[in-house]
Amino acid sequence: MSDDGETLPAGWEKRTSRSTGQSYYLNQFTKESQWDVPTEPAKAASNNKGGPEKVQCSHLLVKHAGSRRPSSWKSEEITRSKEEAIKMVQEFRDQISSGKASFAELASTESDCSSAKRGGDLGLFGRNAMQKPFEEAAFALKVGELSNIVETDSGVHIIMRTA
Ligand SMILES: O=C(CCc1ccccc1)N[C@H](Cc1nc2ccccc2[nH]1)C(=O)O
Repeated sequence: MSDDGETLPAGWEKRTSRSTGQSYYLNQFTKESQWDVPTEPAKAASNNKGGPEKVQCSHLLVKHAGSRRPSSWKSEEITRSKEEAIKMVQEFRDQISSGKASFAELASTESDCSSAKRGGDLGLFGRNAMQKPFEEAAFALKVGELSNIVETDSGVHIIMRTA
């Protein structure tokens, strides 16, 4: 049981981000943190079967009316359809692939995530930190590679692995 009555699975600790005030959750074994409320007991150090422990990625997110939080720094109420969001992200992806615009430039003006302020940079993260579809896509990328369109509960993303 943590201070505010929320019962967490064994091995997790609830923390508050000093920079954003957002709650996050710390695995007491691996010291890895994640935004999402854990639903399973914390795993001990993962026996890494190949692939990186952590990756650094930037992303461009376009939210839609069905997004988990249909609001962002760009728009107080986001009402576009998922189909419209997919069309927009595909156009942004084409502009980046053709060299017409840089990832950071487009993410900074077009992304519905607060990471837009950092050109879409999410920093370094390990497994179990992000929603699964995002994690799987991010860990499958080579450094410098641009993902296809990825859908999560937050909306529609493209991801660039930077480290
Ligand atoms: O959760 C956040 C903050 C993410 C972040 C991490 C590290 C540095 C800066 C931002 N923003 C959400 C939108 C969102 N949903 C996501 C799902 C996966 C990855 C990044 C995401 N961003 C929102 O704004 O609704």
